[in-house]
Amino acid sequence: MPELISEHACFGGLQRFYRHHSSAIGLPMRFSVFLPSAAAGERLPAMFYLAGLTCNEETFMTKAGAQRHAAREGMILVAPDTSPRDTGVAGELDAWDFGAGAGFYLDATTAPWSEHYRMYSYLLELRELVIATLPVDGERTGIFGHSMGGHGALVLALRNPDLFRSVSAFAPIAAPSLCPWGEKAFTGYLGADHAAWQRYDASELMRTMQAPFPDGILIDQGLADKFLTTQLRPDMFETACAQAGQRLEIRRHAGYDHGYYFISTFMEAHLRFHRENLG
Ligand SMILES: N[C@@H](CCC(=O)N[C@@H](CS)C(=O)NCC(=O)O)C(=O)O
Repeated sequence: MPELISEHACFGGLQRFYRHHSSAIGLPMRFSVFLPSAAAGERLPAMFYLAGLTCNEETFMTKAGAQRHAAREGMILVAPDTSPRDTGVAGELDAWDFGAGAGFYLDATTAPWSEHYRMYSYLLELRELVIATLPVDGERTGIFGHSMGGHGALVLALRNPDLFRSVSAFAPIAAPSLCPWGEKAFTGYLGADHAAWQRYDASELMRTMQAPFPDGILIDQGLADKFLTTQLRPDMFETACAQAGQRLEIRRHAGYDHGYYFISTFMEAHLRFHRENLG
């Protein structure tokens, strides 16, 4: 059972923070959950939200303004940390875009990162954990995220469309093999073999698939986002979706930057999209 660290009344429901031992990571991990009041009587759809570089399990719950909408839609929200913490790996805290706070939602294969940096497997473990211990309907789980977390959400969903049945992203790193953040992370965690990178690249994955999400995929992107052309490249994912026959809606918004003022503006639309898809 996860250990409840704190609980707060929020929009008629409960905002909780948990700690548990993860077998995938081999260390304690923290995650947050919003339970709407409707969770008192029935199993509800749940959305996993993956945050971006430098964030933790608290960022989404304090900055995205999602609880008000999740309370109305009757949806549970779950947000993990963005990496293992205090692993003892030398250099873990040296960079903001690699190591702690930058787990990239993959299973590292190169030493010394491979022992604990296993966020891909961790997400599958966390999904099982919340279905077993909270009123989550395991048939109705989806995933979304921002930037590095948008990359994670797209990859987790594309590789597990039977588990994550609805997917969206805010300003995702959409072609990580081809951008500086992704190249640094993939080289460090996966080594130089680009074949291993493809399994964690949403644009590469999509090219090999046949429209795994019939309800479509939703992406919101700010046009004043300073990372758009250097790091994010939603156009690459757009091309891959067109090749795969995958319906994709990218909404491009003039004036919006990369931060949580942008995310909170479009949060309601994403939760409505997922509620419709998950039923
Ligand atoms: N530290 C970086 C920016 C890192 C960044 O923008 N992180 C995004 C995710 S990729 C974020 O959500 N930061 C936390 C926040 O905005 O509250 C910089 O100086 O350019």
